[in-house]
Amino acid sequence: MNERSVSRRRAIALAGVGVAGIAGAAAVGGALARGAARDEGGSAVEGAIAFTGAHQAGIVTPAQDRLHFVAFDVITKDRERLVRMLKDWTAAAARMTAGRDAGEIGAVNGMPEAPPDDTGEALGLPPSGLTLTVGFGPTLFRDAGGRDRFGIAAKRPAALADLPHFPGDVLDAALSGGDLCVQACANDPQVAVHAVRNLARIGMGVVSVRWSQLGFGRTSSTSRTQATPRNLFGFKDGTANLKAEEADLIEEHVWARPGDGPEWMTGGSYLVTRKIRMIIETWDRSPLSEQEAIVGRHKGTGAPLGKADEFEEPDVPSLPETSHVRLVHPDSNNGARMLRRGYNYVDGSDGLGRLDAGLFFMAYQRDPRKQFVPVQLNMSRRDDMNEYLKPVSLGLFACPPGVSGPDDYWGKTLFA
Ligand SMILES: C=CC1=C(C)c2cc3[nH]c(cc4nc(cc5[nH]c(cc1n2)c(C)c5CCC(=O)O)C(CCC(=O)O)=C4C)c(C)c3C=C
Ligand SMILES: [Fe+2]
Repeated sequence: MNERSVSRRRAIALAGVGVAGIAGAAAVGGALARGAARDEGGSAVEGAIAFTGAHQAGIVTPAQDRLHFVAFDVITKDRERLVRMLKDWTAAAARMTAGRDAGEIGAVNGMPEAPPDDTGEALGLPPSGLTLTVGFGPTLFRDAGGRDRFGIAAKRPAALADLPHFPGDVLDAALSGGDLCVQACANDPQVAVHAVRNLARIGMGVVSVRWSQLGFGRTSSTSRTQATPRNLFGFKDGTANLKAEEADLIEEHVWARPGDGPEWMTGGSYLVTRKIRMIIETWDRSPLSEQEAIVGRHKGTGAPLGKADEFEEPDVPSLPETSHVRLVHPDSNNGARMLRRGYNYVDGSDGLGRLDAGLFFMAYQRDPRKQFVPVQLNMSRRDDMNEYLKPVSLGLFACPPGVSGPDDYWGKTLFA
């Protein structure tokens, strides 16, 4: 394939010597292996994560520092337009994750009379580890009236069943659900925002933004190479998470397998999103010993209560009965595990002088009915942490397998 990728930095340099249009490189990085996006000469693009692979990037990829998550409603009734947009999104995503402009011409190389096919705010910025991960919500398959919107209702996975009501939830419907989602993660927030903005621009007339969320300071490590970050309660978060290096556990708990459901989801994963406001000011007035009893771990080291090392196994029966770690631990949930990939968020203050802040929880799994749902029910019913939490949004998306090469596109296994 013609892989004439030109980085945003190099595109500017080339434009300066009159090579306009060379950024119109091939769309998708062909036979590239995950972790090696390549430029026109075949060299790895520094800071780029390969877009193609058996699974989508942005799931077991070591969690980047920043998030821009967006959920869309599909506003067209025309299946062909939707598929065309998914193809255009795929090409743009392949380019942007390699550090190129969203469109073939670019932000500054086109005709002055025409709107550019890239918005320009990432010009000069490196790829910054950008990953773009797409997912399909239950309402893409059937609308609220039960209508098969795009001829795919029969392909809806049983695992994409509507989530039950969780005790204590007072969700904002306008901030929940969605027909499609895109998770943009990068180590530079401008790169993540640029990617989402350009996908929304490309989708104009086909999709409209339903809700979106910015996040910072990942709240989970997804690789042993990463230090465990802290959430806004000040605790290490992600210690016992599934890690990319645990290949057998990832296979068992994250990727949909043949026979799990419809064939188009094999190699994909189900994403649950949950925006949880944290009542920071009340938490900050509670004693350290109480905070540690609520979490079930020591605040300084992150070690389970009664242990010294962060990565020691907790003695689950000895933890307080209503502590978070005891209730969400696999031993209390029939072995259920998931890959957590959440982010802290601060949406300013709430007009009453309190921080509007919390955790944008995201978890990837093979089947939410056996993983997220029982764990969340256990947490909702009994967890002492709930006193300091207010869940405001919930989403469920089927994230298809990865894009294999230039003839493939996001959702081809579903729509072809
Ligand atoms: C339904 C799933 C979960 C939600 C929602 C959730 C919210 C949530 N969690 C914290 C803080 C911590 N969680 C920790 C561990 C942990 N949490 C979940 C699940 C949910 N958390 C699991 C499965 C685990 C791992 C349990 C284990 O195997 O030991 C920890 C401890 C450190 C760690 O292992 O990550 C903290 C701290 C907050 C603040 C929160 C909502 C805002
Ligand atoms: Fe947790």
